[in-house]
Amino acid sequence: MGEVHRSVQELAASLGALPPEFVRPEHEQPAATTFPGGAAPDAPVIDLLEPGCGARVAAAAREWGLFQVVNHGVPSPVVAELQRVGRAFFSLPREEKERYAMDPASGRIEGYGTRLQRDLEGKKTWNDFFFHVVAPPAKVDHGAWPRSPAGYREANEAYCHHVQRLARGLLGHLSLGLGLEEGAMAEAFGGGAQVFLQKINLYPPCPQPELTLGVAPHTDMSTLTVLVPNEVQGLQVFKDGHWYDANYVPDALIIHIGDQIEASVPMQNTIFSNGAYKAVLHRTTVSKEKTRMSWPVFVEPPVELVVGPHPQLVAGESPAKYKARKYKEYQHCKINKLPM
Ligand SMILES: O=C(O)CCC(=O)C(=O)O
Ligand SMILES: [Fe+2]
Repeated sequence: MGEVHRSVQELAASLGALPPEFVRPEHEQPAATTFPGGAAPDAPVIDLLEPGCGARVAAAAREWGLFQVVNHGVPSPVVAELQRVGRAFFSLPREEKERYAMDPASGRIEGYGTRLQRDLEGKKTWNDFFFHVVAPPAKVDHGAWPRSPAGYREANEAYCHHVQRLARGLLGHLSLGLGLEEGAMAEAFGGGAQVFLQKINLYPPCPQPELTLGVAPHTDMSTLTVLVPNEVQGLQVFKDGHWYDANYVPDALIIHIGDQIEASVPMQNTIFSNGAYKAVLHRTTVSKEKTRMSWPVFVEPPVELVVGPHPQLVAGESPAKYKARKYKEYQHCKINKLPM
């Protein structure tokens, strides 16, 4: 199986104080760097049944790169079942979970693990996770999915079906917001070949949450990310030089603009927009008493697809800022923190 990492879940069960490798550098510690509540602005919450919601989606993607959606059409019982089977998986005994251990060194990114990106300065984050591809069928390896609890597969397939529809709708709003045809972005990112990568994050209770992070500051390498949180507050968004809490909104889904959307829209796009969609820098905090969980689905281009500025958006005063490249090359650089 290669190098064995103790899961954070195991550590949490046995600890009094935070081990030093989890203490983040001071400029990252949430106690010192979170914008104090009260006057903090909230990321937009958008009702997808409201007329004009498409323009709000586009504006939120420019100003925040993150927003929450309600009336998104994913039935509550479908979300609840996704959460139930995820919680049940992480309640299994350690030996059972480790049968699914991922091995990033071998390029196997599906499975159970405790670290994906290379740690900077050997620092760790307070998080265990599971990854598996959930669509399209040709890219799914059911052998990598949890076989327990019963109902795991059905729950994830049902949820994914709705996320595919939701992602299509959001990409439609974002395309129209740039003066493109509604289907332009979905098409540019691979159409029906787009990959839906399900992740489950587990953030166990932590003895000193003020010193550590659940996930370190990052942007998602996806096109966009659709995330179900549990009720434990923890996601934070970086905007205008400050870290703000993204408040828990019951029944909302949290949408992140990822690197691929940013790369497809030239930054100085004066022809179609007043600004560009921005991949959102975000991180998570953890709780002393409660287990936080989240279920992001990363919507990604197929690995062989070349992603670069959308040809209709590159002209005159809007030169391409990003070089076009295959998504798998982008992934490799990002995971290994190599220069882009
Ligand atoms: O748990 C969250 O709310 C965010 C997780 C996250 O950013 C990620 O897994 O990429
Ligand atoms: Fe993320």
